[in-house]
Amino acid sequence: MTLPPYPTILVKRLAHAKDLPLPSYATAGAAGMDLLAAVDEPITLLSNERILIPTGLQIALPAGYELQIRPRSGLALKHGIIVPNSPGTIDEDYRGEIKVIILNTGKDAFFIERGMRIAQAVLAPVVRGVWQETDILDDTERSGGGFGSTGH
Ligand SMILES: O=c1ccn([C@H]2C[C@H](O)[C@@H](COP(=O)(O)OP(=O)(O)OP(=O)(O)O)O2)c(=O)[nH]1
Ligand SMILES: [Mg+2]
Repeated sequence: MTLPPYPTILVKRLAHAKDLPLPSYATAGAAGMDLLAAVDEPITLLSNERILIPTGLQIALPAGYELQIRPRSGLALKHGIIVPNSPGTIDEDYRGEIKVIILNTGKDAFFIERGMRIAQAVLAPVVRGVWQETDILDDTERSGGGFGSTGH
């Protein structure tokens, strides 16, 4: 089977992640690569606490792409672990360490261990726009209606 020409992401593993594998797709058709926690010691995340988890990775994305940081549904369902800024945006021009904000919305404390798959990253094309200013916009069926204007 020939693989499609996947876009290449340059990646640099920082010292605290040298022994960790790179994020990978769990199945052949997975949309997201699982991101690993590059924490030195286990962390206890109390209920309602949020924390910034290092991944130990710096990247350079291909032109015209972003990397979206999203929660893992299993952690959300079983433990209430969410990514509050989801989808987190890794800009094409960001060269710092990728970090993941996680929030424990569950009742119980959550334990984060080194190498744990804490979130997932989805590579996505970016469409940028330019403004064209005007005083007149066309009318539409929706017009100014929103926020539930079409009913339940
Ligand atoms: O979950 C995230 C979200 C962002 N970033 C990094 C990469 C991104 O390119 C940069 C800025 O993110 P964003 O634009 O969402 O944050 P901001 O609050 O607007 O900060 P800035 O003023 O630096 O743009 O921070 C992460 O490492 N993880
Ligand atoms: Mg920003």
